[in-house]
Parts: sequence; C-alpha cells; structure tokens
Amino acid sequence: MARTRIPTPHGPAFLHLYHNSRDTKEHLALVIDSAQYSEPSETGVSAPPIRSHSLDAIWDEDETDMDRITRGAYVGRLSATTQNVSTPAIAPHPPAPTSDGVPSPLIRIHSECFTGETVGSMRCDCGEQLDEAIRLISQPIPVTSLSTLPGAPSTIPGRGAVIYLRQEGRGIGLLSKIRAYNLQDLGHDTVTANLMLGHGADERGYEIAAAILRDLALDDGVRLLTNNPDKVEALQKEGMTIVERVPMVPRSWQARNPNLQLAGSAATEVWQDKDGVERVAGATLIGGNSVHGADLDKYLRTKVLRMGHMLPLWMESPEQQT
Ligand SMILES: Nc1nc2c(ncn2[C@@H]2O[C@H](COP(=O)(O)OP(=O)(O)OP(=O)(O)O)[C@@H](O)[C@H]2O)c(=O)[nH]1
Repeated sequence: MARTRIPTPHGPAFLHLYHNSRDTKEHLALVIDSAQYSEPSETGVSAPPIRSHSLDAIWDEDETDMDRITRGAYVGRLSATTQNVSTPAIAPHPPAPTSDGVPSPLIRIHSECFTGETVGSMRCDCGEQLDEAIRLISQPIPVTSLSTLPGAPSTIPGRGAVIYLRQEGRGIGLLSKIRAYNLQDLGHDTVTANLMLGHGADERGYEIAAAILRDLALDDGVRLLTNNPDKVEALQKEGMTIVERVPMVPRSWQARNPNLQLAGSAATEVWQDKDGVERVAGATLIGGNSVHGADLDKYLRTKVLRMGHMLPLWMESPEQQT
C-alpha cells in the first residue's frame, strides 16, 4: 500500500491505496483528520490520529527514512525543508487514550462510477455523493461531552474517511453497466436492466471495506453515511459497530423541497435563504455540482421503491404520487 497528502476543495486529506488478496484492483481510503492540521483542541476532547496499521508497520529492517517517506509512512507534513519525519514509533496502535465524549468518525463507503464521477453523467448522483461525502466528513463535529471546558469551542475538527471501492456499476463492471443503460433507455429501470443481463440487482461486497476500516482502526463506533440498508447490514456482518446512520439527501431533491431534510442527522447544517426558507447547506450549491433531471429522478425513485433505500421520495406533482 501507499499514502499521500491530497488537498481537496473541502480541506486536507490523505489518500491511502490498498492492494488485497481478493481481487486485482486497487481500493482506496481518503482519510480526513483535520485535527492534524489545526491547533490542539481547546474543548478538552481529543481524538486519536487516524493512521494505517499496515502502513506504519516496519516492512523491511533495511528500509530508510526516504523509503518510508516515499511510501507515505511519515508523520506530519512534508516540505522541501522538512523531510526527516519518518517516525514509526509514533504509530498510534493501539489508539492513544482519549477523553470522554470523543465524537464518532463519519464514514462513507463509496462505489466506483466512471460515468457519474468522471464524465458528469446525469443518470446518477454518484459524483455529487462523493463530493458531498468529503464535504460532510470535513465539517467540524459537535462535542456533547460533559468534559468540554466552560467557554471552549463546542466542536472538534472533522474526522473520518471515504472508502472508495472499485465496484463499478454495483459490481457488474462498466461494460455491463453501459449495456444496462441501453436497456434503461428502452424504459426498464436500473434493477430490471441488471436482471435482464443475467446479473443480480447489486453484486457488491463489503469485506474489503471492512478490512480497510479495521486497518485504520475505524471499525468500532462509527457514523455511516448511507441510505442503503444492505450496506449497513453487510458492514455489521463484517463486525463493524455503526452507532448512527447519516442519510445522504440528493442535492436536487433537497433544493426543490427543503422539507425533505431528515431529522436527527448531526451532519446536516441548516441555514436560511434570502426568503427565510430553511435549507440544508450544500444541498444546492457546494461545488456547483448538483445533478438533476428526469433520468436521475427515475434512478433515485427506483432505489427507494425497489432497493429499499431509506429516503423520503421527492414528488414533482400529485399525479406522480399515485
Ligand atoms: N448497474 C448499474 N449501476 C449503477 C447505475 N447507476 C449507478 N450505478 C452504480 O451504483 C453504484 C453506486 O450505488 P448507489 O446505489 O448510488 O449507492 P449506494 O452506495 O448503494 O447507496 P448509498 O450509500 O445510499 O449512496 C456505483 O458503483 C455506480 O457505478 C445503473 O444504472 N446501473
């Protein structure tokens, strides 16, 4: 595996690349741990840094500092004048003791979608979901602990990860997904199109995601960003403890109907627009990447109605509700 620093539009992150013994693909983890870039917390609450156990391990007794720097096993931030930062002893496994009330990290398991992420296809919201997940994980997390000092800030810097799985087309691959799109153009929905091609509606697995999260010590007590009940169940079967499911509201549905805001999500921020209407920040504007259109609406409705996604339907007109 290897790691490098990636500045994102929403803040700094570290990209980890994993090989595995199940397939020949390179799966990824984008780790967001903003505390590593901030002043020490004044809340009295601190979280252990998010580090990869396998990356921090000593791979070879002869490996040099430069070897460790090149593969990403350094601590801190590299610069032209700061290069001697390879300090494996700092690796926090097991995690350092922390104060009470450390907020749970926010995790998103994302599946590859060339059409939605790279080409900007308006058939799905995958590109928008990836951007929104990084934005939400980068947001400061409210601290509810009694240990927060009087007058101290009530948040700690955002922390969590996007696990990017190379499971294009819900696991059927790009070629089959393109064939499925042609069937969808004939009027079939995304589930039926898969079935007509002899595939399952969803052929993804989450063992590799769980293994990556274990490597990052992010498998116990996480908040999971998803609407997909199968994903929650699969990760729980892999031994993960999920303390909260945080919904992903499509930006276009939220923008058209602010009442869709889901209660109980710590990740959503409410603001008032110029007409005094409450909206969820990011639902309309963040990155300017809100996808909308008839194809997307049909796709999202199918996910709710046939795949059981936990999201209130956005209805365009009373006729659509029948
Ligand atoms: N076969 C097929 N795959 C699609 C289609 N549209 C998007 N995908 C794939 O679906 C995957 C994303 O799945 P989603 O159902 O959007 O999301 P999810 O991860 O199951 O659920 P959430 O966590 O709630 O977002 C990616 O691998 C996309 O390539 C489609 O029409 N057909």
